Amino acid sequence: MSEINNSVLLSTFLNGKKKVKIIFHKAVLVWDNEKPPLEQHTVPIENVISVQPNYLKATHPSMQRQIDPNQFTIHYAEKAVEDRWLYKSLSLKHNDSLQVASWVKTLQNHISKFHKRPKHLLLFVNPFGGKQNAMQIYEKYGKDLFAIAGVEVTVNVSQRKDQIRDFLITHNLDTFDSVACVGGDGTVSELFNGLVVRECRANGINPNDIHQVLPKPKIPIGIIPGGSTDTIAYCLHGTTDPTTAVLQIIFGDTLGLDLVSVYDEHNLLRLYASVLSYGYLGDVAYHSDQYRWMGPHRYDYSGFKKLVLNKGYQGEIAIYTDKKETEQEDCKSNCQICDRAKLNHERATCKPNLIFRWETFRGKFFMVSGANISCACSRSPKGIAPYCHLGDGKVNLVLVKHTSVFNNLRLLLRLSSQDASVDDLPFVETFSAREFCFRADNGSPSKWNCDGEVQHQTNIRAKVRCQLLTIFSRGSEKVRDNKGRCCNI
Ligand SMILES: Nc1ncnc2c1ncn2[C@@H]1O[C@H](COP(=O)(O)OP(=O)(O)OP(=O)(O)O)[C@@H](O)[C@H]1O
Repeated sequence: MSEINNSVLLSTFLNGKKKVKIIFHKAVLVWDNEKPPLEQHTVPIENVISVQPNYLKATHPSMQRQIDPNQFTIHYAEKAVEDRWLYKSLSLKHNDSLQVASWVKTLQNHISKFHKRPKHLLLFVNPFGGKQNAMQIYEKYGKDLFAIAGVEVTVNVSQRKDQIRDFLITHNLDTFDSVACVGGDGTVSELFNGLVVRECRANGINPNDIHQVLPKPKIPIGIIPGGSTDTIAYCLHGTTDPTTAVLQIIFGDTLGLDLVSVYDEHNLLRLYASVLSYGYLGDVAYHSDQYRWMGPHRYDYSGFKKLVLNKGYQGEIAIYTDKKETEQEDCKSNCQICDRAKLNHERATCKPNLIFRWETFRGKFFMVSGANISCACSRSPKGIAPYCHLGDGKVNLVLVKHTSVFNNLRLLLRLSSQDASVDDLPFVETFSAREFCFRADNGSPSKWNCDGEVQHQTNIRAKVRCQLLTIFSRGSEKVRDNKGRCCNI
C-alpha cells in the first residue's frame, strides 16, 4: 500500500476544449484549468467513486462497444453544504494512450484497496411508506450511481408489512456483502430486526432473554431515505438527501449504531434505533396511521389533535442511570465519545457496572421518551435529545410531566426550533440510561411509538445494545449553534 501511496502522476489533459493540469500525489487528486476561469479542485482518492475508460462512438448499431484509448472519466463525490454530497465527473483526453492507461491503472489500483466498499448489495424497497415513491427514488438517485461504482444491486420490493424482516430471517444471504433499504424509519427497523433475529438463530441465542448479549449482525446496512420523517437517515448522514445516502453506501465507510431491545414480561417485542415514546408521540403514531393517505401531513393533523386532547398518563418508570448530566457535545463523524464507549463495552461486557443505579419515578406524564439518537429531522432540527450519541451505549430518557396545554405548546415549539432545546423547561427531566422499565397505571393507557410504529403492549422493559449495528455512513459534520435561543418561551 505504501508503494501505491507514493505514486505521483502529473499530466495536462483536455477536458472538452479546456486544458486541465492534474496531479495525483499522496492519494489526492488536484487539478486546475490552465486558463481562466482559474479554479482548483482537490479530491482525496477515498471520494473517488470509480475511474473508467471512455468508449468510442459506435458507427453502426451492430458494432461492439470499443474502448477509446485516449479518454477516461473520473467519477467522484464532492461535499456541498449541510452534509450533502454531490456526484461529479471529469472526462480527460490525451493524445498519448500510454499516459491514459497509466492514470486509469494507478487510480483503479488505489480504489481497489478500499475493501469495505460493497460489491453485491441486496436492496429492499418499501413502496408503501412516505410519498409512496421509494422505487422512483432508487431509479432516479441510486441505479446509475451504483452502476458507476460497480455495485451489483438485487432489488426486492416489499409486498406487505414485515416481509423484509421475515426475508432476512429466513433467506440465505451468502451472495451479498451488504443490505440496504429505500424507505422510512419503519423500513429500517424491519431491516435490523430481521438481521438481529437471524444472527441470534445462527448463534443459538434466545432473543427473548433480556440477559443475553445479542450477537452483532455481520453484514453492514445502508439507509436511503424514502419515508415521511426519515429520522434515522437524518441523524446518521446529517441530511435526507438520497444522493448523499447512496454515496455513503458506495464509500463503504461504516459507523456503529446502538440499538435498544424492548421486551414485555416474556418476549422481545422489537429493537429500535430512534425513539420509543409513550403518551403524546405514542398517541400521534396510533392516530396518524389511519390518515396515511395524507402523506407526511398526517403528523401535523394528528399532532395538533392529540396535543389538545392530552390528559396525561399515570405510570411508573424505573431508570438504570448513571445520573450524569448529558455532555453537551454533538455526535459528529469520528466521534470520540462513541469510540470510547465501544472500547469500554468490548472490555467490560461481563463486569457489573458500579456507577449505574436504578431510580424510580411515579407521576402523570405528557410524554415519556427513550431516545437512542438525537431524533433530529427536518421538523425538529435539534431533535428531542440533541446530545444523544449514535454509539455511546446509552439512551436519553426525556420525561415530560403532565402540565397545561400552553406548556405542551412551548415544548413543541422548542422541538421545532433550530436553536432551542427542551431540557431546560421546568416540566422536563432528562437522564442518560442503559435500561428502563415502564408500568402504566390502570385506566386507559397510551401506546408506545417505536421508531414510528405503534407498539400495543404498555408495560415494557428496554435495554441498550452498544453499537450492535454497522451502518454505511461517514456521520454528520454539521456544527450546531448551541448558543442562540430565538424561541425562549
Ligand atoms: N408493501 C408494503 N405494504 C404495506 N406496508 C408495508 C410494505 N412494506 C413495508 N411496509 C410497512 O410500511 C410501514 C411504513 O413504512 P415507513 O416507516 O418506511 O414509512 P413512513 O412511516 O412513511 O416513514 P417514517 O417512519 O420515516 O415516518 C412500516 O410499518 C413498514 O413495515
